[in-house]
Amino acid sequence: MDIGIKLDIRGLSKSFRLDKGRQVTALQHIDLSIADGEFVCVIGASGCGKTTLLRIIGGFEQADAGHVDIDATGGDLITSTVFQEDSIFPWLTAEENVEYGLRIRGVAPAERRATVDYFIEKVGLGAFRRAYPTQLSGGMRQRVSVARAFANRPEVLLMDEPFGALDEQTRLVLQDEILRLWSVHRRTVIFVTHSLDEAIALSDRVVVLSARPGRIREIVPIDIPRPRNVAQLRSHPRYGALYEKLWNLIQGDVVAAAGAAT
Ligand SMILES: Nc1ncnc2c1ncn2[C@@H]1O[C@H](COP(=O)(O)OP(=O)(O)OP(=O)(O)O)[C@@H](O)[C@H]1O
Repeated sequence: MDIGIKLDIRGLSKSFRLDKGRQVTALQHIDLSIADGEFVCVIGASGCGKTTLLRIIGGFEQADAGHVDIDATGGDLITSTVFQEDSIFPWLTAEENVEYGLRIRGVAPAERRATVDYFIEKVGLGAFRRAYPTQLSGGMRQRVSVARAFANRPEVLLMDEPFGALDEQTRLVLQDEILRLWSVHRRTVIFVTHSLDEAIALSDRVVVLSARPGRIREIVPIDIPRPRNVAQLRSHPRYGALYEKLWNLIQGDVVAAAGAAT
């Protein structure tokens, strides 16, 4: 793997067998290199293979062909994943959820405590640290997930529409929070989203997948300087052109996917 590359995907393909001998090709020949500390969003029409790509990188699913190499030199875990909804344990408090991965890896109690305290505060949950997930709002639960993922210090942080189920205001706040956390605790992030706004706000580059079979249609660099303020981003002179470019790349597929679903 080249120096500075954290994740290298070569020739990745994946099909799923359906009933009656039919099969669906979810991903076809994906080549993608992601730099250490880079923030990459993946967009594409519904069903184009975004989640499948993340699941293969995370080791939840096996590819039919190709390989994923992760340069495992800087983190404590290979990958850590934040899902769209409720991936935290309901029987553990907010702080116990954040602590869980550290405990499993045998991190010493004092270091564990310091790390949990730090990340719980960073996501604004100091007053709710002993609350159970049912006592937290959806936004708070996702904050716990995000804190847990960063506390695990993964080589690659995988996020599958982590804010997709939240209202727009909460989403804006969490986008700002994740940018702040990432600027201090630089991890390599792959973030799946349906929101073009979100992709532009967060990414260094946006990977645009085509509809089934999912292939890389284009990789669009987001040339808006950091630090970024999510709420002010829409008035940036580059914003309109980037939004239009991304929309033009997926529009046909989105319309077709919506038609197929009705
Ligand atoms: N376990 C499975 N068995 C059969 N087919 C599957 C399975 N997982 C995914 N697929 C199919 O693979 C294709 C890609 O699915 P995937 O969930 O990766 O898409 P996606 O881009 O994440 O979709 P969405 O944006 O709607 O979440 C779809 O056609 C889906 O039906």
